Amino acid sequence: MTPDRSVDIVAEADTVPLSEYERLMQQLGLVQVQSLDSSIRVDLKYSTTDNFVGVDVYGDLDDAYLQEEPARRLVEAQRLLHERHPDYHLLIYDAARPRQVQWILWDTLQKPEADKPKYVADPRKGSIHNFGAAVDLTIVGADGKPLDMGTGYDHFGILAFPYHEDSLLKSGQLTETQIANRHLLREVMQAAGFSPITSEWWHFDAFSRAEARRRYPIIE
Ligand SMILES: C[C@@H](N)C(=O)N[C@H](C)C(=O)O
Ligand SMILES: [Zn+2]
Repeated sequence: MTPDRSVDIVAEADTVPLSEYERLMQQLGLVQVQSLDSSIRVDLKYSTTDNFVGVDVYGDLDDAYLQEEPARRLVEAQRLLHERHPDYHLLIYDAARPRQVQWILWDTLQKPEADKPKYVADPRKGSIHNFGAAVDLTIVGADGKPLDMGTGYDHFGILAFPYHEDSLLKSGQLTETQIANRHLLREVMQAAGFSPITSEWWHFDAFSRAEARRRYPIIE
């Protein structure tokens, strides 16, 4: 009798161990975003060495987790994006983030102490990422590449500030296309219930920090 290989494949898939962070997130009730919408792409930059720390700080965590309400809002943002551009996809760079990773980001960031919270939330207060209610993301176009947003992810400087886009356009430091791409991202995210921040084009909050803390446990 020919052995049924599909049974082996299922058994192997079932035995892939969850990472410690993943187990923690599932215990706290967070959901894997791609289980709600597999058209949303994920490339967790902190699970690679291609990040400002230069180290993979997530280990085996490769999936994006969020609390359920923020995850559902993200699915809505992807739906709105798809309505306007059927070939475009949201691409998540980071989602729920344990506070111990927040400390690594905070300690690595080379900025004066007073400026640090513009770029990395103070781990003593907790980032909204630490409650599973913030997401860092961009858009990939029909060619499968991220749209040009004028800077890369975690560019910690004025060029990444949504707040300064008008003057950056006037001075020629950002192009009309780059601004239009950022507007598209903000429009679909805001229409789905997220709020942008003034210093990072890629970061969006589903709730204020106070509301996130009221609703959810911090992921240590
Ligand atoms: C570090 C960066 N990707 C980010 O998410 N910054 C915000 C402000 C945060 O840490 O909450
Ligand atoms: Zn962020």
